[in-house]
Amino acid sequence: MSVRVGTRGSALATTQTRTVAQALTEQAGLDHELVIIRTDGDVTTGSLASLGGTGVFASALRASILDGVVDMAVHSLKDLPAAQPEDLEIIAVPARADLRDALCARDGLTLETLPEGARVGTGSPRRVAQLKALRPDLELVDIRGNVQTRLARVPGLEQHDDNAPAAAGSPRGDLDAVVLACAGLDRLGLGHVITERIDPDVMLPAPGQGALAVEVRALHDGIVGDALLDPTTPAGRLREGLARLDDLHTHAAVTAERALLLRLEAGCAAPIGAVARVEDGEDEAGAAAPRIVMDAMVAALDGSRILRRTSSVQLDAVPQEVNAEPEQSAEWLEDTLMTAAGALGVHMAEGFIAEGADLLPGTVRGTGA
Ligand SMILES: NCc1[nH]cc(CCC(=O)O)c1CC(=O)O
Repeated sequence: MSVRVGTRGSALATTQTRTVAQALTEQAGLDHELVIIRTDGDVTTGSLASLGGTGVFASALRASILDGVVDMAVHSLKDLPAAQPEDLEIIAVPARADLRDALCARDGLTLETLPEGARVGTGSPRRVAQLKALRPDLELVDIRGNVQTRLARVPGLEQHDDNAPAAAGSPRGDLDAVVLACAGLDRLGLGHVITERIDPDVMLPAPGQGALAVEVRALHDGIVGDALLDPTTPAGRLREGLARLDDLHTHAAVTAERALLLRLEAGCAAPIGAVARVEDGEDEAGAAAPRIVMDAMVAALDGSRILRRTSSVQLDAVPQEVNAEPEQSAEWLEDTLMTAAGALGVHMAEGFIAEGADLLPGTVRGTGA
């Protein structure tokens, strides 16, 4: 059997998808082929903010899974809406790449050395709000297009790649810098254009940034003998193979980040940042047990107010009766981590709401832009 893997057609999407598909072939011995799906996000030329940001990139890919055109899809996790559709399941979140935002400036400039009034391109309300708070003097310019098109706006950073040319008609060399995600640039082999990997204490990345989501059709709840669970069916073998690509700590971290977004009723274009991580901790009895820590921020669109919170949740150590069975123990840890991650996201969102986050202009409740 050959697994049909759906992907958007951009250079970034096909690179990401190829990496996951190759890992599936190497680690689970399943052959694969890529199927390119055109999405509204690729066709529309309006600004990201004007699209409302709720899953424009993901919906066509998702429809192709449900229509049986492909068996699985690979998404940039930060482009997925926080609410998970019932008929689809994120079965694996591979280990995260560099989650930081990237300043790509002319002449090696950084956020500190960009001259007064410099022109900086970004289409993201989250980046705009944080840049305005940090450097009110900058002139922020709304930009769109693929990575090559954005880099071509900065003198000296145009790339000559025939597979992913900059869009014709888009301005060139008219900006001092653009802000992108480190992960995307690194995956494309363009890490050298980054002049500053921005510390998350200075600019908090988007929920899910730097992580990929591997999505398949969901199990039908409660139906005994579901063919998707049967490891002798192709779909069952695929699920088993994909589960091996999951990185539990990344999966738990992005679960916390998405839960925050969902509880704030915000889309992926809202001025909200969140980064969670799993650390080694100790439970109340002093036994080793993981802890989930999350930094989050909610901004007014104009950067006039930025709310920031940090919270953590400490897990209990694996109970003795579970610990005896390695397989049970792993399952217990996974369930406990995911549940705690979701609860942490909701808890932090409620803290923001109590602090008045939903009163910030244009921040939450689906305004997106
Ligand atoms: N919104 C577009 C998008 N979706 C994922 C990435 C980069 C890769 C990632 O964060 O995983 C990007 C580009 C960017 O923000 O610069």
